[in-house]
Amino acid sequence: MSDDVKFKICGLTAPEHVRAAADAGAGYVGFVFFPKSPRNLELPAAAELAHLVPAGIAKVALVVNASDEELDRIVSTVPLDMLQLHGKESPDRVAEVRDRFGLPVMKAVGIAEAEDLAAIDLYSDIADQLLIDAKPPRQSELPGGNGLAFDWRLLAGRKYWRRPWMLAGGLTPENVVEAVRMTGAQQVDVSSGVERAPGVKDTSLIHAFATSLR
Ligand SMILES: O=C(O)c1ccccc1NCC(=O)[C@H](O)[C@H](O)COP(=O)(O)O
Repeated sequence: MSDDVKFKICGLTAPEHVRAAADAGAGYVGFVFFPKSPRNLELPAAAELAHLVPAGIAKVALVVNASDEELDRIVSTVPLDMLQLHGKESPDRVAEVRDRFGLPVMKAVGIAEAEDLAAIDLYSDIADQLLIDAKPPRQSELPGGNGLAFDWRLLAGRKYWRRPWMLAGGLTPENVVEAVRMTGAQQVDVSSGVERAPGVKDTSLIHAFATSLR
């Protein structure tokens, strides 16, 4: 496996797992601001975790259909490098957030079948990055972080979007190599696959994920 594949550990909630992500060579770490999530962080805890992240690793705040007021509170409290919009934000809203908050924006797009790929094009000239994730199951309260993969064959031969993109959804230390091989992803994102329980990361799984990518 090429050592060029960058990875993001999303949904960190504890200092030891922030350190583990950094030690393992993560290019990004993600903090979730979504009260229904088992990974949700209050602002003071998020700020403490963010201060532990070494320079050179991008700190990403994940939000879902957040208002300007919510975003104001987050960006004024937590040192950040990127916003991840993981809800139903329109292309216009993505552009607005990007302009207003002065941070690069990664827009998540959920994929279940071939026709969902068209949504990626809507954001390709607007978002700084794209996160291509599994579409959540209808009954899930979480728009992401469900530990479900989509059919990676849908991305075969389709890796030339105009923005850098990251593959997400149900990745694990066991399947990430195959996922990268099938999709050509140069960046991957994982949350559930490096947890021992919902919202509780596991240091050895974080290292195993990184080792698989080497
Ligand atoms: O993680 C959450 O709880 C969450 C809540 C609301 C929106 C998105 C959320 N997570 C997104 C991610 O962690 C990842 O970007 C991606 O969906 C992969 O998650 P997983 O399948 O668990 O690896």
